[in-house]
Amino acid sequence: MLTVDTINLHYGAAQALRGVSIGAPMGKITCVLGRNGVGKSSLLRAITGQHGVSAGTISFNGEVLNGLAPYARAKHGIGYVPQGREIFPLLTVKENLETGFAPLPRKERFIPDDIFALFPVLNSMLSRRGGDLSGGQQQQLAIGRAMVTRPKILVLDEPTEGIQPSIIKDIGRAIKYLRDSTGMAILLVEQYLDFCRELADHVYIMDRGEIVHEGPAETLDTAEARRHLTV
Ligand SMILES: Nc1ncnc2c1ncn2[C@@H]1O[C@H](COP(=O)(O)OP(=O)(O)OP(=O)(O)O)[C@@H](O)[C@H]1O
Repeated sequence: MLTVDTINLHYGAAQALRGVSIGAPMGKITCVLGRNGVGKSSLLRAITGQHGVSAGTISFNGEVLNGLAPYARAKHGIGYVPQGREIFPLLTVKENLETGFAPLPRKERFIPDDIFALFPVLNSMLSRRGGDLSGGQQQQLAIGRAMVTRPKILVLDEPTEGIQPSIIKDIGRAIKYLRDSTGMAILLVEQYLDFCRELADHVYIMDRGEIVHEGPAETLDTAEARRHLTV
């Protein structure tokens, strides 16, 4: 289980996270909902080690991650699908997937078949350049690249952003398959309420750098969630 305990995060003098605590258990999908600019990406940057925290603790299966570099966290099993996908545009689809080999021992440096079972389009485009793919295909590639690292937790930053509805459905199915088949923990941050409600086991709502509400997805107060999601 990933445990984030009372973290603060600053950009210079500006405080982006205030006493944020969340848990993301193995075998469950945990969603943090919030509108633009409330600190969702900052929370994921803190978890993946891209930005340090000024207070609080982040631990995974009992091991404290604070102070570890992003590559060390990848070795601990944290897989990251960043906002905007961050595909290498001039590398092919295959080469993009192979960048996920970095934290793996030599004998595990292959692309697992279930990536292509989940996203057949990647298999048919292996020699295409990443930059030539559509937004939805790039999102699938970013999830595939994270899966290559054999994560124990997959952390996704707004996987539905700018993606057409049919591919959003495919991505939702893939996320559920990963939870059910591998028992990994999945943490996603989103603004898209319906996607989150359909997918998540547990939901947190974030507003202005703080967690303002949490509960099981089936008891999520939709009106309350919408109030925090509208500007
Ligand atoms: N590198 C940075 N330097 C200074 N301020 C930043 C930086 N990155 C984010 N912020 C500020 O921190 C706050 C939280 O931003 P963050 O990107 O975490 O929000 P978000 O909920 O992910 O929003 P979005 O969906 O727009 O990415 C915002 O006020 C933002 O302007």
